[in-house]
Amino acid sequence: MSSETMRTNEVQIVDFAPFIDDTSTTEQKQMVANDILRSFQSIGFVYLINHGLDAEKASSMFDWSRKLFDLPPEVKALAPHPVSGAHHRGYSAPGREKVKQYSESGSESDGVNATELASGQNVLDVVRDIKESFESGREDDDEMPNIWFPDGIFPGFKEACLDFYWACFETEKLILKALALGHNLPQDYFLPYHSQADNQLRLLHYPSIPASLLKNEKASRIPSHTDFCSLTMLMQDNIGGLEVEDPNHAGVFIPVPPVPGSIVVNAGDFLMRWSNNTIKSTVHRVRIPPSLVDGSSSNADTIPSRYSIPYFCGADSSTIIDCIPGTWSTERPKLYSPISVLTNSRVPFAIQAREYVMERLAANY
Ligand SMILES: O=C(O)CCC(=O)C(=O)O
Ligand SMILES: [Fe+2]
Repeated sequence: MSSETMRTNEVQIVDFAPFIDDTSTTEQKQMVANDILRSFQSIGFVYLINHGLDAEKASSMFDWSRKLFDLPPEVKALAPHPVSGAHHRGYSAPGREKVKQYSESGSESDGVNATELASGQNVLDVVRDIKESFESGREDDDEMPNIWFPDGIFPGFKEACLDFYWACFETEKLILKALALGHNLPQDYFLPYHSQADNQLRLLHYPSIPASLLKNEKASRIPSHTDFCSLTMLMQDNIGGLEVEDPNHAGVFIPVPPVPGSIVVNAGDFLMRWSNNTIKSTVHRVRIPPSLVDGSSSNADTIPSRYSIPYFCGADSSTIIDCIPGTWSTERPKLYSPISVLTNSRVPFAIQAREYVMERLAANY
């Protein structure tokens, strides 16, 4: 562990400044890159501070998110997420989306209404993850067009999302450079694989709900899952509740509490496969914030609402990836054959890809 790093529980905090500061030396960058890669290899998650993503832009995006989710349900419904789970754009009402892990299956519900949510009534019959979301991408994505509000409704929101989207892309590229250096590859190695910015900006709101729903573990804010993509950059408010599974102890979860000014970066299934399983795509979830489980606030009967903003970074759909140089050898043969982003074989992604391909096929008829 270098002098710039420290630990909160198990997820390391890495000072990313050398990648932002033009005057930093290659050695300084290399140390940071090594720390990030080591974290990805050990737990799949890392906090970055001094990451260069403009704090005001991030704070303004949280403001937009709060304003968005405060809109009346009938207004939010004017930018509806398509019924297809493969088209990740637009607004999903609380309970509209179910997160599934591995082969877990289930049909999508029509969501829960505000009265049910406030009372806790009927919610458990309907859904396990109680959150609402708004997803957007780049404007010129023909495969997955954005779904915005009609003109005149919630003005400025679209521009704010797109501005933040491209700001995040700049940070993504720096993280990809660090990932390359960590592998002792030229720092631009991963950039051509991520040239399209096939990414997803997701605004998440976990509404305030009765504590009993979360405490008895019948409901979750977001159940255990891995991310599908290369990398996820996550910004969270100060409520807490994000947890990652200890890769060495199945079923043991480690809190990833808010660290002011940080972003949490985690590796997804695609990067795990690309790295010949040397990098972990770790199971994570959002539960009741630890401070509300024990301690003075344990009697709280309502869990405060929580906002987070994950930015999912995907590889270009046109690229074929083979195991990263250095992650395989005669002693550690390749576990996977070359693959494209659309046919990644880890189960959750395969489900996605199949839906995606089916949808495209259907669109052709
Ligand atoms: O809200 C969070 O902190 C985590 C969200 C998450 O894991 C996801 O959207 O995939
Ligand atoms: Fe996630």
